[in-house]
Amino acid sequence: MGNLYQFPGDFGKWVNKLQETYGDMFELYIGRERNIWLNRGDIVEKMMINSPRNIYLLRMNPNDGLDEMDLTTKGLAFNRNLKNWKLYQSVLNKSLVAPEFQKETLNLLQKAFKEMEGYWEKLGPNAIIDVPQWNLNLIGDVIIKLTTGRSPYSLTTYFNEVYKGEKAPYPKSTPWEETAKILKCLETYFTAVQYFLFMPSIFRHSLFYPMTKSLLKSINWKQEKLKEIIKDRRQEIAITDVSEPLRADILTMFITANTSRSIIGKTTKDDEARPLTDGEIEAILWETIGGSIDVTAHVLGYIVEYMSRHPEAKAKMITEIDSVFNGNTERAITLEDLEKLNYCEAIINETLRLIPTGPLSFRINAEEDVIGGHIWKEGTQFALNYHGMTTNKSDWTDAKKFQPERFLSSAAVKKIAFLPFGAGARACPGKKIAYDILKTEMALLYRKYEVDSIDPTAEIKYHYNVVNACDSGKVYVRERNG
Ligand code: HEM
Repeated sequence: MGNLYQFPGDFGKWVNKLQETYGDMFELYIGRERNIWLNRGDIVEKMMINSPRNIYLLRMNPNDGLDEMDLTTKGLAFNRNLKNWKLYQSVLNKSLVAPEFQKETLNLLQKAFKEMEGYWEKLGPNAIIDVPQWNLNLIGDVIIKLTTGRSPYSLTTYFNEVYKGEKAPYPKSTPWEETAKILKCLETYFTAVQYFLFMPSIFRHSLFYPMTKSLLKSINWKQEKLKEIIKDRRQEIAITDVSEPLRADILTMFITANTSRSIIGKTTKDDEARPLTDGEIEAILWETIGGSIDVTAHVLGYIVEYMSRHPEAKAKMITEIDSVFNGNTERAITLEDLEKLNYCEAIINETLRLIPTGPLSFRINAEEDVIGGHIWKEGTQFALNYHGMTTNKSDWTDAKKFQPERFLSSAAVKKIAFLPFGAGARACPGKKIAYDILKTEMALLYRKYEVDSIDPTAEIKYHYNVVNACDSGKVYVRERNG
């Protein structure tokens, strides 16, 4: 078990405390694994290049727990087969930046937001709206629809949980319970990744065997369900006439990638571009689901809190939004509108700087190398504390203060010190779509509503659970002209 028993509750906050004591580079054992923690941007610069010369493409050393979860030969995050990883990464990257996909995302997002507004209306103007929880369900609905073509009706379920009056109906003709269960597997999956990564095999197969068995059961169930969905969609595509355009969702793009029906063209050089098998699609589909929902949804919780604490920034944001929509609170938001929301983007950046929702990542070196002035042998495990970097006093003036203006001048931001999405070869493929989602949500919310924190003087609370999850974000939402 190594030193696992010594860990205090919140891993993210703990490493930030260690940074205050031990500086920008320190050594820490996690279980039996030695990790070199890096907490300043310039130290990690050579890991962030987008080049075949990058010797830091892998995140982890061989790990029997990840093998047991079947993650080291599949998907993106922990795959050790770099040739396959490159193919999957190119399919995902191309899918997420396809204009058809971005439009489809905006369309689904706005539909889901409308549904949520209907529920808020029923709750009434004095209801406390828990923004992170509503947004987890909203983005959950959108991402699951984009990745499976089905809806888990999470917003409906959440409304029915919080509303004491007449319950909202579910569609009779569409089975949704299994889709909802797939989304629920995400929580178990996050627990499973940490458990299998750090818990030694001997304990996983003795003392904790019931837990091991139950986690694997949930993972296997969701794998089989996703494979059924992929198979069904393959059949639908096969019987759709070639002259008919296909739905631009992630599932369809993955299935048709590198085939004659591809929506995204060839993803890599001819000899490497090949269609993906159902098993391969299942793995990257699941990572797209797991990598997108929580990390994006919680950001809005922080934004509503920061806006309630910084009236000047809030006024500037509303002026910008009003200048784009001219008081029209209903018209559809387009990708062109989003390009005009520069101050909103600065707010998102400053929020992600102060509380990055993806605060940590890992890398190993494929050969001996020098990092932070020390020589490290091949296979050294490095832990990247992005949160430590985005708040490091040596790179940020008034590092703890909320000042979106710093992002309006490129001179005020040292690029390598701002890595909430990582950078280079292993950067987050969802960065563009994450900004699109968040800007759209800010516009939908603030062009129509007055949004006020229930306690704008309290400390903004969060806890680490792979993402920095927002425990604040409870607000009153009232129509601006109401
Ligand atoms: C505000 C929202 C988001 C934040 C802060 C964020 C942050 C991150 C970070 C820090 C990483 C690890 C980078 C590294 O190791 O250096 C990552 C990886 C990843 N992200 Fe995001 N992300 C966000 C949204 C999304 C979205 C919307 C998607 C998909 C639609 C997505 C999909 C992924 C995937 C698949 C990976 C793994 C890539 C790989 O292993 O090569 N993320 N993200």
